[in-house]
Amino acid sequence: MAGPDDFARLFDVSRETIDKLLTYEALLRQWQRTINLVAPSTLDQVWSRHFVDSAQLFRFAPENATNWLDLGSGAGFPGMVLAIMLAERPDARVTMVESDTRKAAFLREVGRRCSAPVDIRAERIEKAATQSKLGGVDVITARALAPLPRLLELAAPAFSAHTVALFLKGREAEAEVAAARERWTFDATLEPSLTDAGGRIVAIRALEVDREE
Ligand SMILES: C[S@@+](CC[C@H](N)C(=O)[O-])C[C@H]1O[C@@H](n2cnc3c(N)ncnc32)[C@H](O)[C@@H]1O
Repeated sequence: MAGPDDFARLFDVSRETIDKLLTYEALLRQWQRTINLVAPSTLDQVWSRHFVDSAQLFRFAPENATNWLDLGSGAGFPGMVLAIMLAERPDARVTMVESDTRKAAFLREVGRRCSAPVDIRAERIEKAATQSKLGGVDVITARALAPLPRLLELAAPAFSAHTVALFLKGREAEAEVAAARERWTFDATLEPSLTDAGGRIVAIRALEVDREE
């Protein structure tokens, strides 16, 4: 089971980053008593199931990516972990869209206590997208939000020619990619997950809509 030392070794992060993640873990445990932030069964594996799982996306993002967008952030996975890792980079920012106002309040508190470069939007992704507030980001991330065809629908307004979307997916990743190709054209790569034997990280680039539904 991974812990802070394994995390530091795997991702080569500073002591300060580990301290922030420890603060995040403590807040998660504290708020979980009143809000259902994560599945209770995952609470004794926060570092592997949530922190390492989120942080592994970092390897697939362009080095100079500054403008990040995390959709359906929940308790902050993967967006908040990535923001804490990005905190030492000048100009980096993670916009997190989460419609549940109590979860959004939790994210604001973690952002404040961990000095994470985050903008928390407590609204529906569809609304943020129609108001064109999400355009032109470098990296889009999401975990456990929707099957890939729906995920692409939600992410499409934020895509530009250089955007890469990094989605944490389970065993059905290949089938989801095939289903998404019925409507969308894109480049996709599938990488093995560090934390889930059957899981895949799906990276999507050059997204174009093929057919309206
Ligand atoms: C299953 S949870 C996953 C949370 C987190 N990404 C994780 O993996 O731990 C999905 C989250 O997306 C949020 N959500 C679902 N649909 C949304 C929408 N259309 N706009 C904004 N948030 C949404 C829900 O409130 C919920 O917190």
